Amino acid sequence: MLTLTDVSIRYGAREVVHDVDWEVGGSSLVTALLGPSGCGKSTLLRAIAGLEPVAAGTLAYDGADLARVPVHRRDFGVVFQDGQLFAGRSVGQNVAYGLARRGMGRRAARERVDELLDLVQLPGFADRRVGELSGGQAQRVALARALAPRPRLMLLDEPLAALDRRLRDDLAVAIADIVRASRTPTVVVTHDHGEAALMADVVSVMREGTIVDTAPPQRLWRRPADEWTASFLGASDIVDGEVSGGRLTTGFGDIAIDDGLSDVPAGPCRVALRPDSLRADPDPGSEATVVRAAPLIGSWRLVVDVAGRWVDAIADRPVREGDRVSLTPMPERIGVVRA
Ligand SMILES: Nc1ncnc2c1ncn2[C@@H]1O[C@H](COP(=O)(O)OP(=O)(O)OP(=O)(O)O)[C@@H](O)[C@H]1O
Repeated sequence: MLTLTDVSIRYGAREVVHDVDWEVGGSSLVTALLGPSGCGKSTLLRAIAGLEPVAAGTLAYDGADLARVPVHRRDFGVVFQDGQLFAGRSVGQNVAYGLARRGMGRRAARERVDELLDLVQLPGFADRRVGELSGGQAQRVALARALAPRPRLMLLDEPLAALDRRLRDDLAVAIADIVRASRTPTVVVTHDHGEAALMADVVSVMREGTIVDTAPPQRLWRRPADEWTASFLGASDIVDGEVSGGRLTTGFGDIAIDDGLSDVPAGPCRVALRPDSLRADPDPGSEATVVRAAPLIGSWRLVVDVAGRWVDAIADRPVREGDRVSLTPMPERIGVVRA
């Protein structure tokens, strides 16, 4: 397990990571480090890899201090955004790179390369040139290269950022499956909350150089640490609510307090709504009026005027602007801010 204690990192006089306490690789295998651009995620990952010095605090793996352990002796696999494959070498030579350095014989290395190419679903690619690969294939090769020497920890820095949207979602799931299959604890840096939820068992949210919350994705959404975190995780609206007698009441309907909200105390609270938290159904008797309606695939994304307040909602039947609708909150898509 990787343990960070009071870690601060500086560029010159400017501190960009402040007093971070963090544990990775305990009971959860894939941890996402999620935060907006410039908050210090890559800096922290680079420090863990040994590529950036820490100004204060300690980094330890299984209790052993890493301060004097150079990059190549940390036994961590690293994959960056653009893979950084060796362009002049074949796929097989790339994957074998760390094996020869560890003194593995040719035959054993060849077997390990084939095993890894199978794992990343590129069987038979060993003799291909790196330049012939698509972006997604190149990232799989980079992953195979990092995994080949059986690192004790994988560090992935925005491994999907250079790829197009559809490929990103597919590869996010594939990468998480691959590192889980190899049983390698993994940290994946991302600024995309959807990607974090797709890949990780546990998500740590970083803001301005500090980690503000760590929880499984669903828990993170249901009980965000604060309003900033709720918005960053995709809340489109944060409204007043009231908890009483096992129910949460909002201006848009009420829900029973379920397991995900069981720790919400009675009294006033702030409720985080996503664009799909409220379901709209045609209801001519309702006061709520559709202001905007945009078709999605199989559903309609709406803006609804409820007594002068506009909220997002989702409809699974065709709805037009001007229609009257009633709104129903979807319990598992409602969050309550912790502070
Ligand atoms: N080599 C460097 N020298 C000086 N400042 C740097 C250096 N690298 C990063 N920074 C600054 O440190 C802060 C954190 O940068 P970092 O790249 O760690 O953020 P990030 O959360 O990974 O952002 P992104 O998602 O955009 O990569 C930023 O303000 C950045 O400008």
